[in-house]
Amino acid sequence: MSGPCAASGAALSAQEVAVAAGARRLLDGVSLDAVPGEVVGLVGPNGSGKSTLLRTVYRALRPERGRVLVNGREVAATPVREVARTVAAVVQEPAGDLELTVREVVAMGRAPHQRTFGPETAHDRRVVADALERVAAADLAERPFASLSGGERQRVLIARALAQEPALLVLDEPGNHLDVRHQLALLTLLRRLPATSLVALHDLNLAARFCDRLCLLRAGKVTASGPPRQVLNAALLSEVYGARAEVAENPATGAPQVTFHLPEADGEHKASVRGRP
Ligand SMILES: Nc1ncnc2c1ncn2[C@@H]1O[C@H](COP(=O)(O)OP(=O)(O)OP(=O)(O)O)[C@@H](O)[C@H]1O
Repeated sequence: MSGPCAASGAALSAQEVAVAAGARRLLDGVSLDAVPGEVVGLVGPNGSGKSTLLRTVYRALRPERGRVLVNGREVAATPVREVARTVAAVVQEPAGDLELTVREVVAMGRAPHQRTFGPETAHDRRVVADALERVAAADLAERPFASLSGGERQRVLIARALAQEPALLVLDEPGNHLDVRHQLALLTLLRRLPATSLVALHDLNLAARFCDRLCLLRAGKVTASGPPRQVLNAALLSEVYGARAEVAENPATGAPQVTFHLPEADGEHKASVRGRP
């Protein structure tokens, strides 16, 4: 295998997943499928359950009911190390001030494939170098991770996930801290990788442009799923987000383009809230 990511993507199937915290239901009967190589966007308002669902997929959380299958195997019943050979996650939890160089942080992504305390192979080194190249961070390789800016750190954490050579990439708001060019480069990269991607995104216009399908969550339930054109329905979005939505076609990309307006600010042009380009 050359370069990051397994040669083919994984099939993902979340079936009737339920998660609760005390008396509170965080996820309630959530089902979602991705075929190998697809980029599936998870969208929905704050607190709708996106991160919670992602956590069940990368095995940080065991569903109380239902199950998550990756290539037909139940994630919760698979040893962590085996899951890590197939699923890589880029999440919101702070990476901490690791006293490592960027290269060392990315090399941590190789761990699931290595024997404990086994030496780094030429293949490991190639994969790490390639992962850094793919996120335009090769020039940062020898820098202390702790000295990086927010966006540089985020790119390095994405490189660490790529170095895992995953068949399924799970990303929670990966565009956080990234400037426009790096956001576009990342989503373009996800589309080109053979890996399947499940990505939580707040920016509906980026989701519309780069995802094959979207799953819209609301209060822990799937409200709509399907191609972006189908899910990004003005009446539905207005109801789910509590802001008046207009959906048009982006003349440059042909993708649906959503513009939101706060009801209380209607008529005040300056206060209209535009979806980012
Ligand atoms: N351990 C917990 N105990 C209680 N409530 C929790 C716990 N973990 C998450 N929640 C709640 O579950 C809900 C869903 O959280 P989650 O982080 O999955 O939402 P999200 O859609 O990713 O939100 P955001 O867009 O704000 O990142 C939130 O209301 C959150 O406060």
